[in-house]
Amino acid sequence: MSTLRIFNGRIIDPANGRDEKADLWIRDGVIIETPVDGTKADEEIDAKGRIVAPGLIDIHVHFREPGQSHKETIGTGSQAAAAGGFTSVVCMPNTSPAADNAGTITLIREKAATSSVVNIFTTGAITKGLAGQELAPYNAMVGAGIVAITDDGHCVQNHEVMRRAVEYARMFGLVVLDHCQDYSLVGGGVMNEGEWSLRLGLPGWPRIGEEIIVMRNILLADLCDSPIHCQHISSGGSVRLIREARARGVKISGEVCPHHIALTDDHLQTFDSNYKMNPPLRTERDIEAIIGGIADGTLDILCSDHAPHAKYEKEVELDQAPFGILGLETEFGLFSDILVHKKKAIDMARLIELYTSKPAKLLSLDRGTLGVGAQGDVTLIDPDLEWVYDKELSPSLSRNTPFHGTEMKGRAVQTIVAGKTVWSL
Ligand SMILES: NC(=O)N[C@@H](CC(=O)O)C(=O)O
Ligand SMILES: [Zn+2]
Ligand SMILES: [Zn+2]
Repeated sequence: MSTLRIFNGRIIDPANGRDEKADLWIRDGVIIETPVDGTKADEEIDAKGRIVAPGLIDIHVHFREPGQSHKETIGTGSQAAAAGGFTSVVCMPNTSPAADNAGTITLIREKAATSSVVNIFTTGAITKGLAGQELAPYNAMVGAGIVAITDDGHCVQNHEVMRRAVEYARMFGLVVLDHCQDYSLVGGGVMNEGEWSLRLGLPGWPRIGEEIIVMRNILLADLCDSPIHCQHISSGGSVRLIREARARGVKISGEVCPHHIALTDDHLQTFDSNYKMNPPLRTERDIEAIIGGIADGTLDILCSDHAPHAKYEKEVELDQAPFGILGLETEFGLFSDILVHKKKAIDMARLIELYTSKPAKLLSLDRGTLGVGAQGDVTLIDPDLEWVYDKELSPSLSRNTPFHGTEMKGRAVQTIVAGKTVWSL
C-alpha cells in the first residue's frame, strides 16, 4: 500500500463545488478521505501557493500512431501532455490506417497501455476511412473502448449520412464530434478569407464554410435529439449560432483552441507555416466573439488540437504545407494568460472547470473530479507563474509551433496520474 498526501494547497474541484485549503490524500492510485487517525503518508508534496486541481483533460489531440510515428508517437505525445499539465487526452482517429474499426482501436489502446504516461482515450471514425460515405461499425468500436466518434481532419458532407450517423450514435449514447468545414465553400482555402488573403494572394477559407456546418449540426442535433459537439470553433458567427441554439435547449456544444484567440490572420504575412492550421486564424472581431462565448458559457470546452507535423513537411510553400500546430504544452498557459489575467473573461476556477468536469461530463469520462473513490489524477498549478515557452525543450517529436518564445502567466507545475508524478517543472 502506498499513500500520497498533498498539503498546503488550494483545492479547486469544480465537479464537487469545492474551493478551499485542504489536504488531498491518494492511496494506491485512488483518492481517499483524509485520515483522522494520524496516518503517515509514504510521500508528501508541499503545494504551498499552488492550486490542487483534478488532472486536466484535453479532448482533441492527434498522436500519429499508427502510421506517422515520425511526427509523434503515443509515448512522446503523452509526455507533451504531461508537460502541459494534462493527465487525460482524447485522440483523434485520423491515423494511418484510420481508427475506423475495432482492431485499430485495440492496437492504439494496447500501445497506450505500454507507452503512455497519461490516460489515453480513443475516438472512432464516423465513416469508414474518414471518407464521408459509409458508417463505421460503432457497435464494435464501442466494444473496443471508444468514447466518441468524429471524422476530424475531414467533415461528412452528405447530410443524410450525417443524420444516420447521429441516429446510430444515439443508440450507444455516443457524442458526435464534428470538424465543421463545407468543402464546396472552402475549396482549396489555406487561410481566412479577408483582407490578408487578398493581399497575400492566397486562397481564402471563409467563415461561412464553418458556420454552415455548425448550422447543419444544430438542425441535426435538434431533429435527432442527440448531442453534436463542434470542434475547434474559429468564427464569431459560429458562436452566435451555438448560443441561440443552446438557449432553445438544443444539444449542441463547441470547443476553443488557444491559437484561435491568441493570433490573427495577419501573421500569415510572414509566410510561416506555423501559422497555418485548420480552421484558420481569423480576426480580432472573431476573437472577441469567441472570448464572449467562453465568458457566457456558450463555449465550455477548451482543447489544443495538438497536431504535430515534421519539419520537412512544414518547410514548404505555404499552400503546400499541412495544416496544424502543436498545442499541449502551451494551451493552459495561453488560456490562463489571455482569459484569466489579461481579458478577465473568466476566473481560474472556471478555467479549471472548462478543462476538467466539463469535458468529463461531455464524454462521460470517469475523470475530472477529486471526489473520494476517483482515480488520483491531479494537476498542480501556479496561477501567477510567468514563463516563456521554449520549443527546443519539448518532448514532442515535432516542433511546429508559433508560440516559441511566447510569454505567458499561469502554468501547470506538476502532473500526477493515479498518484504517481509523471512530470514536474
Ligand atoms: N487542425 C489541423 O490543422 N490539423 C489536424 C486535423 C484537424 O484537426 O482538422 C491534423 O491532423 O493535422
Ligand atoms: Zn479538425
Ligand atoms: Zn484536430
